[in-house]
Amino acid sequence: MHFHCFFTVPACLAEYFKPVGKRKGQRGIKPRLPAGPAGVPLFGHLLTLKNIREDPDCQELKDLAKFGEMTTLHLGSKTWILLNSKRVVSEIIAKRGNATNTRSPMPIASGIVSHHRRSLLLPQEQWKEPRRVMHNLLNGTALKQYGEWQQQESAQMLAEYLFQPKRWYKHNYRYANSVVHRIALGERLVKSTKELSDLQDVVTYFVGSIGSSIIDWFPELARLPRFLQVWRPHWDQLAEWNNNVYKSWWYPVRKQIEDGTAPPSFVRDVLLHPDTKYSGDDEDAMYLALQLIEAGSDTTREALNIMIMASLEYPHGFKKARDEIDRVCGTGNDSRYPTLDDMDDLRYICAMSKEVLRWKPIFILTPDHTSSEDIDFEGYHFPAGVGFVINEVVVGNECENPDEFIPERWMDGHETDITHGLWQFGGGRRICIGYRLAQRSLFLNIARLIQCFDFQPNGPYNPKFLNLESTDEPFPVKVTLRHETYRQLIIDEATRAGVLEDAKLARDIL
Ligand code: HEM
Repeated sequence: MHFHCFFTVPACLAEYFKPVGKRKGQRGIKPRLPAGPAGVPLFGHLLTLKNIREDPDCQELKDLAKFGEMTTLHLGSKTWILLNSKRVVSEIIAKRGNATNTRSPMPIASGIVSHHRRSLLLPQEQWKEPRRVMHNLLNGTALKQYGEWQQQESAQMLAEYLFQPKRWYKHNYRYANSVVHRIALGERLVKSTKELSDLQDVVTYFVGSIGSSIIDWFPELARLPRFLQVWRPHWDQLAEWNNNVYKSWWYPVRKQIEDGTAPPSFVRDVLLHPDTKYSGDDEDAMYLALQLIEAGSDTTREALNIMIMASLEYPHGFKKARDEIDRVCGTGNDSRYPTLDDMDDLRYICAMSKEVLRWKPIFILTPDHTSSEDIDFEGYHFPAGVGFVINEVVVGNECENPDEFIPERWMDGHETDITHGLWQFGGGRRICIGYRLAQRSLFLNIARLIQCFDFQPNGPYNPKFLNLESTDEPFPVKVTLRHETYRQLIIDEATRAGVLEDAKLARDIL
């Protein structure tokens, strides 16, 4: 009897947790998947992906691409298909986007930690409504309004660089956070250090929760009776703290809207506006608004840091960019700031923004684009439930001399379209909702920083270690004013934008 159990229990477990890619699809057809490495029983390739974030060369992800344009990984009871070339990304994520836009269940990161309310991780049915509402962030009229705010915040950032050049990385963070804070909630950033660092911690813990719990790889375990879910108290506690931080940001905004004293914002004019007919409740609205701030601040800050690293490493590209700006915006006493209206004329700067994201991708893998129906593609049969994931490092390296920072590679007539040929914002129906805002922030700040400042190393550093997650100085940089004439330009622009005094305050954020 015991001998019998010894074999049947593991066999039953293996059958119960069989990865979705090994099961028959909706039409009863057996799966036919691309090749992949050998995995271990039950856990599959979970260990293969365990340490990928620690390796700055992302060697594991590069090795996985040796299986071809697609690589199959079984991860617990999930199956991922890594997409290793632009061609298959375009075929699967963009062209078949109707069938590949749901997400796999994540009882911890999406369920407990996010109260099933962060749209980023929601399955298709629950995601449609928040996405509909967020769509406004991509439309032309809204972008025009937001563009004015971006230009004002950028004028403050440049003045902060002037007054406190040693704190360059903090200015990047203040800019990124303030812009998206204002767009979402309406006010320029007036939060205390504590409030900001709490929100930063929320992002860190949320991002850290993605994929870190074994339950998210075996989501069936979340069906166990609650008293057997021994992992719950830990995550519940984190979720409650997250929820309280959110409320401390949300309640004052909601009150202002109720009182009729709120300034224009996404929350006032779209999310809670009666015309929008948003069907979510107050808690849904809070997660939607705060998620925007989370998603928009760190990413933009990190991209600006990468651009500074590129300027240390590739002075030639920096010089070329400055020549372009000088040609369009003049030099010295006759110069003016580049504005968003200059995008068409400052194509090298646009190309630089794309190269920043390709050269050192912020996301090495995108969230899974899970199929809601069986998919037949080039002889393969993918059953519904399989997740397609962009192998960003490998896809971004599909070019000559991929380790080099070469903005020229994007000078192809599509410079002003940041998603053309670049998959850092994901793609298909789930594409980053803030990509146009991000593009504009990168354009403005890259152009103005290059116009006004020089960047040199201020000590030894390793270009492979960007320390993106650090809120201290990530690598040593000496920022100097290009020429005294630019001091006046920066002060004049900050004065005109009404932010000179704020810039002098240089409040300590984080
Ligand atoms: C360099 C900057 C940025 C990068 C690289 C980036 C990248 C991404 C990626 C890869 C995704 C997932 C897409 C997918 O699944 O295919 C995403 C989603 C998202 N991003 Fe961004 N992002 C950036 C800036 C921003 C900004 C500025 C905002 C907000 C203003 C924002 C808001 C969001 C939101 C709300 C989602 C979830 C969208 C949904 O649920 O449909 N992002 N982003």
